[in-house]
Amino acid sequence: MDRLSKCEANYVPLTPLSFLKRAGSVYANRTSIIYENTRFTWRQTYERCCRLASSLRSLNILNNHVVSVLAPNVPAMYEMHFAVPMAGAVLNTINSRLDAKNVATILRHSEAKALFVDYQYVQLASEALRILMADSQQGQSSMPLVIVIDDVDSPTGVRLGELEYEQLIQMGNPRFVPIEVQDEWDPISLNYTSGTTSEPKGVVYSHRGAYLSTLSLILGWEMGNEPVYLWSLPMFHCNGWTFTWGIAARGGTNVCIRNTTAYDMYRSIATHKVTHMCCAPIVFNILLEAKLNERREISSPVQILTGGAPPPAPLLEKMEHLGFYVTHAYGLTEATGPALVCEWQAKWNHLPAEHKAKIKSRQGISVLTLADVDVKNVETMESVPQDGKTIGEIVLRGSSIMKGYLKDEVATSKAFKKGWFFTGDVGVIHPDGYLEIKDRSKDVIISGGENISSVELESVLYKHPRVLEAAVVAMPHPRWGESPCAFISLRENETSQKGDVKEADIISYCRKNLPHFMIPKKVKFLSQLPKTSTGKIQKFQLRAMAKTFQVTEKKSTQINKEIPQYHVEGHEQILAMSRL
Ligand SMILES: Nc1ncnc2c1ncn2[C@@H]1O[C@H](COP(=O)(O)OP(=O)(O)OP(=O)(O)O)[C@@H](O)[C@H]1O
Repeated sequence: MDRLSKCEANYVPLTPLSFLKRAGSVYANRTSIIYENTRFTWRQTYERCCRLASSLRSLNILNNHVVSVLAPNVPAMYEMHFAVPMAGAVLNTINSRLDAKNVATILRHSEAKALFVDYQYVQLASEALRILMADSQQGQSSMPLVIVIDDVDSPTGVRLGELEYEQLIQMGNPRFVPIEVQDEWDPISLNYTSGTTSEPKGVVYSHRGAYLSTLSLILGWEMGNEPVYLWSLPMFHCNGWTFTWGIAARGGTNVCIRNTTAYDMYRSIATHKVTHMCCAPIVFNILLEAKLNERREISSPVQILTGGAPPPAPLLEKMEHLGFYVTHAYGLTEATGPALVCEWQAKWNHLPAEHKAKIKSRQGISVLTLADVDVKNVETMESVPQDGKTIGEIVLRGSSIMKGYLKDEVATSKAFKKGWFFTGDVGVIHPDGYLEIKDRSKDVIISGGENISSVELESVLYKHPRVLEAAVVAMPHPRWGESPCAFISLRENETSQKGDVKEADIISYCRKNLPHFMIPKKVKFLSQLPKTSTGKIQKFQLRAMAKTFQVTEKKSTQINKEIPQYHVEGHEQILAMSRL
């Protein structure tokens, strides 16, 4: 048997580019993309990608060059997921909610050779390019070639330089033969992390990792043939959790929308009979809080895959009442999107809705591409017992894990240790083998030697009918070292009045629903909580604010002499949060 060798017939490098080639032929006349009044078929999408790839080559974009793009979920953004690697280059989708300084940092760090800019972001890109230009004059970086993406459905004429996307498509060769992937370990894309805990890091994916992750997510989510997929998750987030490539694999239809407003999402769902969509839990609030004139009836259940932040069980329950069927996944940029899926079991179907939502809010079991997932004591590297209580760090290994961080050997070797990828998240394993995340290791609150999971506490706060958003962080405490401090934004309703929910109301609600040591010592109301560009709550900002709250210990003479009472004075440093 060992004389049987690999040959071109039996060993082909794995790459998601093969999904598009196949779709262009086997699903040739099916609709690939719908965007406003524009529609393409899979044959057209394949041809357009060939054309763009050939134009990129003629613009001297070569193997392993980075091509960046700053665009919302429009057809060009989708096409670039194939066309850029078909030209042998590496796609870098930039988060369009970043500011010019951060965009410039990414362009500099990635040494992008070309930058595609949607017409909406021309101003942002111009500012970023100005910053880069100042650097390049000092010899620190070179300038990328700039190509504007005008609206394909209603062209605006906005330009930034000479080149425009549709021109490159027109000029390109529809019969271009894509640059062959020599080694499946070659890079396909570069995605920067959200920067929730530290500076964003450039995560590099291989063709192999992207291919396998795509397949395992299709299977993990049980996505059948011909899905109608609504782009409510930004494609810039881990390449849309691989569904950019996945929809081609399933011969589905991509419904592209520029903005994730309630109106646009409900309108698309109703008009195009959307079957699937992905989103961070923050989008649940947009759908749930939609005004009556923005809503449309959900006539058949829409599958939603959610992740990126812990979805509070009460929100899961409300979404299911609206007609969405939610699957919960956990992942990281470094794991090519979802690494765990809370795979549903039929035996849970008969449980009461609240119980089902609680089960579903656990992060679940590994996707197929992972060789192993564990929760370990990082000192001893022993696995924690499957008791749902013992906390350890979540570690992963397998083919969907990134190649590493671009130009950052220190961070790469810190993340890969002892044969595992360390996620920086802490969690438990339940007796049924399902994992539950308790916190990011940096967010755990250690109060008098007890570990308090901010996620658990937030989940209780979200059950309060007036709580719209909640985040709990550590606040310095003279006796306990740290104690929980809750930041809340309130939901308004017809009868609500300014200031009608008070700190004491929330604390007494927590007293009824939480053990004593978990009760927040301070509750601060904000009009909105600060978020990262991917919609995650920026706890480091809240922690900085909580540090300024002074807790003083006062012995009570009236209530109970043994129990010290605490008095918290908040420094009103809300100005530091001017982004709110
Ligand atoms: N289902 C989930 N439940 C709870 N937390 C989640 C879930 N999915 C993802 N997360 C959190 O999001 C993190 C991954 O986010 P992402 O890769 O976007 O960058 P980031 O970690 O937020 O940014 P940075 O690494 O730059 O600080 C995970 O490590 C985890 O903390």
